[in-house]
Amino acid sequence: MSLIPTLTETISRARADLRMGLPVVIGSYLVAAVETLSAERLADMHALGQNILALTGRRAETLKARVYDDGLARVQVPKDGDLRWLRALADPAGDLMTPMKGPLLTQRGGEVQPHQAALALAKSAQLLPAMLMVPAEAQPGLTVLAAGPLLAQLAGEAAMAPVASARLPLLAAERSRLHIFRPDDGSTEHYAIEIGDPPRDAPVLTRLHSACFTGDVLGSLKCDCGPQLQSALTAMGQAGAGVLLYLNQEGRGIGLANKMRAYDLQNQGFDTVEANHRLGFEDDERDFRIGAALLRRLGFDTVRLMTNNPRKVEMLEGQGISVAERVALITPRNRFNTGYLDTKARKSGHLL
Ligand SMILES: Nc1nc2c(ncn2[C@@H]2O[C@H](COP(=O)(O)OP(=O)(O)OP(=O)(O)O)[C@@H](O)[C@H]2O)c(=O)[nH]1
Ligand SMILES: [Zn+2]
Repeated sequence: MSLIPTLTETISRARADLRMGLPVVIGSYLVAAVETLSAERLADMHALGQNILALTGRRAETLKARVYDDGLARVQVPKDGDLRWLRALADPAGDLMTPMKGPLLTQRGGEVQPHQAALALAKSAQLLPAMLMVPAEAQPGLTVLAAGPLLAQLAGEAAMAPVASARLPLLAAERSRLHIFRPDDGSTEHYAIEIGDPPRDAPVLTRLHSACFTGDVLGSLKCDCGPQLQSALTAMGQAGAGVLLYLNQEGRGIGLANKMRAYDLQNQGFDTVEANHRLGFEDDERDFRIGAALLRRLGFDTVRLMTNNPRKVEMLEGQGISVAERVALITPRNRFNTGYLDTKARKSGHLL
C-alpha cells in the first residue's frame, strides 16, 4: 500500500518529533531528547519505570562516566533526576562551573542497539546527543521505529534529486547557474553553483564548501569560510569555469545551534576539536558522500579540488571521483582565526 509511510519518511517524522520535544518509540523503549524534553513529559517517563540516559562515548569521557559499550554510555537516572540534572549531563555549557555531576552509574551488558539508534537519530536531527530512554509499550500517536533498520538507514546515503535551476549572474562570474538538489530523506537541500559551461570530459575546478552562516553571511573573523567562499568563486570566474557545491552541513554537520554551543566552549578555552567532543560529537560529523553524489549528478567525474583538507580528497577518490589536482585555498590570518587554523592543521591534518 503506497499510502503507508516508508522507513525513510518515518525517520524524517521522528526527527521533527524529537526537535519539538515529543518522544518517539525505538524498539521497546520510549525515547526523548533531553534538549527539548518538558518537565511534564519527564514526569510521565519517570512514572513508566527506570530511565536510562544514553550519551555518546565522547560526552561520557568528559563526564568521567564509564563507557562499557563501544561509543556509548547508559547512565542510570535516579528517581529524583530532574530536568536540571539531565540538562547538566547533556549540555557541557556549565561543566566548568559545576564539574562534579556524579557519581554516575552506568549499565553494562544487555542490548545497546536501541541506544545507538537513539544517539544516531539525535545527531541526524542536530540535537545534543543525550537521549532519555525508558522501556515502554508504544503509545498511540507516537512515531515507532525498529532499532536495526533505523541504524542501517541513518548510515546509508540519501538519494539526491535535482529540483530547480536558473541562471544567476554573480559578482565573481556573470555566467553562472544555481542548481538546487533535494535529498529524499527529508533533510536539508544542497546547492551547486555552476560557473561558465565547464566541459564534462576535462577536470573541473571544484570547491566543496560546507555552510557557515557566521563566516559566509556575517563575515565572522573566527574562521576562514567567508574568504574561502569568495576566493573560490573569484578563481572560477577568472578561469571561466568551475563548480562550487554549497553543502548545508553547518558546523561540520552539527548544526548552527550546536556550533554556537561549541563557540561558547571555545570562549572557555577549549579548541574547536575539544569543543565538539565535550558536546558529545565527533570533530567532523559531515557526510562527505554528498559532494561526490552531486558531482556525479552534474556529470563530472574528474576534478581539480580547491581544498586544504586531505580528507575531502580521499573521500572523493573513495567515491569514484578522481582528483586530478589539489588546489590550495589559503586565506589571510587574523588574531581571531589563527588558533582555529593552527588546530585544524595540528589535529585535523589540514595543509595550511
Ligand atoms: N563544529 C564547528 N564547526 C565549525 C567551527 N568553525 C567552522 N566550522 C564549520 O566548519 C566547516 C568548514 O567547512 P569547509 O571550509 O568546507 O572545510 P574544511 O574541512 O575546513 O576544509 P577546506 O576545504 O580546506 O576549507 C563549516 O561547516 C563551518 O560552519 C567550529 O569551531 N566548530
Ligand atoms: Zn566558518
